[in-house]
Amino acid sequence: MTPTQAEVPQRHGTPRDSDSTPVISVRNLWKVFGPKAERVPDSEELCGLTRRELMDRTGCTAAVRDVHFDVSPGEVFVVMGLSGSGKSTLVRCLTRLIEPTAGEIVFEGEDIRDADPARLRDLRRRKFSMVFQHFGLLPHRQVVDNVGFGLEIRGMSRAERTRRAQEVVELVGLAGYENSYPDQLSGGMQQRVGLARALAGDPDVLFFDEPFSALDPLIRRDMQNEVIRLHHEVGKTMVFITHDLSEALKLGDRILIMRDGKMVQCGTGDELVGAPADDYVREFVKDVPRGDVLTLRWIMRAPEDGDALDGPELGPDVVVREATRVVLAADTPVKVVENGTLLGIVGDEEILAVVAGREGDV
Ligand SMILES: Nc1ncnc2c1ncn2[C@@H]1O[C@H](COP(=O)(O)OP(=O)(O)OP(=O)(O)O)[C@@H](O)[C@H]1O
Repeated sequence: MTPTQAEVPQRHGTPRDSDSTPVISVRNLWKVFGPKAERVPDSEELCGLTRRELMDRTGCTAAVRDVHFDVSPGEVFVVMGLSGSGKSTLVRCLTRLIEPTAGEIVFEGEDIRDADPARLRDLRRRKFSMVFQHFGLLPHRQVVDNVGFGLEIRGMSRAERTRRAQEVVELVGLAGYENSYPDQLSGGMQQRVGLARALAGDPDVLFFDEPFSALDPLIRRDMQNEVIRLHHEVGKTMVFITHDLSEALKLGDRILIMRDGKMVQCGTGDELVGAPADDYVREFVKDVPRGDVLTLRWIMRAPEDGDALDGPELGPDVVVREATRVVLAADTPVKVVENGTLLGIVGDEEILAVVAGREGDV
């Protein structure tokens, strides 16, 4: 039996709707550290200097340079780059943990650069949550009280916050550990507490700053899966910093790649792998197993005279690896169809070219 479209998993699902109003909208964002930093974004000459030249001329470091992007509701937006590329500074600017030098950050329609200290406190308590690499747990508090800490600051009653803390403790798989102290837990479990604490206040956006870098690889993989599961369950908008491409590809609906404070490319994993913007991105993605990331959209071809068009149908966003069995089992090429329109076809040759890493030759 030939599988239908519904039987083949699509590229990992996202509640993101590209037509919806962004949750976060960033325009011309700059963060310059150093003396008289604000003159840098305004000066065409200074903007044109390399990082080294700018430092030599002005004593300033432009950690974030003219960055712009939108994050859609329910999207997992990953910021990726090598050490020093400006990821942490960028994400800290979004909540004004670091004051931006110039630009616009609109959160749910409000330019948060205009927020006064009281409004900022309110936003940080109710709308944003952060998960850091160093869990920042309070050592003398049990899990349930660590998780409920933010709710306590908000003035929630003990009974109510304990109930809510219990709920999220279960959500992150820590039931039974409510009364443990942080030092009784492994690193992975402590980070689960960090996750539960971030979720407890039901924020609109969760910010993750390299949360799993300190964990060993197996625990790290578990925690990545945990984030995917939680995202499916709670559907929160997430902004996630990492320097690890495989983590970015696994978690991100879209990935922003930064270099020296500038954005180099922003796109889905298959866009980065299928059409890297420059050699920097190409170098990042060169070892990615292409069949795991590229979708049929990237490898389909136009039908030619003589091609049979009675094969099975798949959507353009089906990942090559997931389509392989269907394509190789079919006697005629698979039709790539979207909303009833035939976009192209994919046969054994296109699939095998990806597997062999030479799809450009087809
Ligand atoms: N408070 C500061 N004062 C001066 N320069 C800073 C400050 N904070 C960051 N920088 C500089 O800004 C640049 C970007 O730093 P940032 O920490 O944002 O990068 P990153 O990509 O997050 O790196 P990492 O992965 O190592 O954390 C670096 O050159 C860093 O030295």
